[in-house]
Amino acid sequence: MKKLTPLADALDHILERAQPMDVVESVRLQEALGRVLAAPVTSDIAVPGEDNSAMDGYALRAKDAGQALAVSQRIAAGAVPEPLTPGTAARIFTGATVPEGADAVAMQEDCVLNEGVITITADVREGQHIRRAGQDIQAGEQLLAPGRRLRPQDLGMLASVGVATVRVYRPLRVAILSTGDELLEPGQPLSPGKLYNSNRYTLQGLLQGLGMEVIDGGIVDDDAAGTREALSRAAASADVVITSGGVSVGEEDHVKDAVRSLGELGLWKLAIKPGKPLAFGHVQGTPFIGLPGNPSSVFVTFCLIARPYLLKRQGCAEIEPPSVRARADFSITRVGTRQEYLRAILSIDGEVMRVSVGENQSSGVLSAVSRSNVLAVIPPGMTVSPGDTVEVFLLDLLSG
Ligand SMILES: Nc1nc2c(c(=O)[nH]1)N[C@H]1C(S)=C(S)[C@@H](COP(=O)(O)OP(=O)(O)OC[C@H]3O[C@@H](n4cnc5c(N)ncnc54)[C@H](O)[C@@H]3O)O[C@H]1N2
Ligand code: MOO
Repeated sequence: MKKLTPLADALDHILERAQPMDVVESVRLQEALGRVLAAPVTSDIAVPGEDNSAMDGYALRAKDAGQALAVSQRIAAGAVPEPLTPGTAARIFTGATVPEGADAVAMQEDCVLNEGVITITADVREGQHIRRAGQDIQAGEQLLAPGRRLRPQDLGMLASVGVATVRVYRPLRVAILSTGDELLEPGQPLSPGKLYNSNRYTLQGLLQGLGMEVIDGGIVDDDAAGTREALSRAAASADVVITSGGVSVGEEDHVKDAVRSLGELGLWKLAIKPGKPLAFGHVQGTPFIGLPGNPSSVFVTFCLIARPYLLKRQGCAEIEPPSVRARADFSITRVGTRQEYLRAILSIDGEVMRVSVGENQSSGVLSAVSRSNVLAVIPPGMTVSPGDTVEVFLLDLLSG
């Protein structure tokens, strides 16, 4: 038997060929969620712009706190205060600018107001309850680097410094094709020997979760000319073509021949389970990834191989799947020769992260993928006993 290729070797080969995208556009913050920054963002301003109050209360000089203080002005958020008259306090609200001359804020629960004069019932420290100018962001500070996939909290931060548009890469266009004569679309009546096309929906969701544009080529006709035509059409409109099915050793499929005739095809047998067969090449110059047909294999090979490749093409700085270590609630006694990616469930038990696995880990069992929230990584040659620590890839982070 031909030696299996370690995942890392295949990934090196594929990632070396992943040229980051160079088409950049400006979008408004409202449309920027999930997009990848193409240029650094630097703040022109400090946030907060001025010292402001963290509490509703009274602004004063801390050393005056022991005496009765007349309330000399009222400062609401958004107002520009007068300098504090020495020996007085200013009524102030959360977020309002601290007047010049004040160096502390006493919260109103610690103050007694009587006919326009306050007495303070608690100790007052210099600087207390004041949010300093620039404590969040300094003027001139670089906030985000290129390659950052923008999250909701990033958008909020950019808005806080007054940025209205950002330079981002155009979303990668990824064509997906499902191969197999046995496939029907949901909504069609089922007939003997047929099954519903699930890979199309898994792949579409994974790609949309990465903020990429999906060009859905549907089910490919199972004949040589139809397959060539579908691949050629997909390659003309997309940055990457991904197929599912037809990369194993059977003759019933036309994808491999069609890719060979239109471009170049490399085939691997990877030392991973599921997801042993994998194809990578190009169709008329457009990169091509052929994932195996089994639904769990599609999911796993997308997360492990297609995802980092696509993220690199998209210009992302972080392409590795996020992982943590957790305590196994299962055992593996049979030593495998391929690195296994078990569809598993991570839970938190007090301070311990535990990972359990469903019994049926067959690569055709998609319900186990749906139930899972992590992939537990079991290296070749490893046995696992309950209580052992294993690495898990966090799926919900992977696909979002
Ligand atoms: N003699 C050998 N046979 C197989 C080997 C091998 O090394 N030698 N490898 C096995 C492994 S591992 C895998 S994985 C599969 C991969 O096969 P293909 O990529 O050629 O995929 P298909 O044969 O087209 O389909 C496999 C399986 O998946 C179902 N399928 C395909 N597409 C879809 C879809 N869009 N939605 C739902 N299900 C789909 C298909 O009906 C098959 O059951 O090969 C093994 N065989
Ligand atoms: O690689 Mo296959 O995906 O083990 O079933």
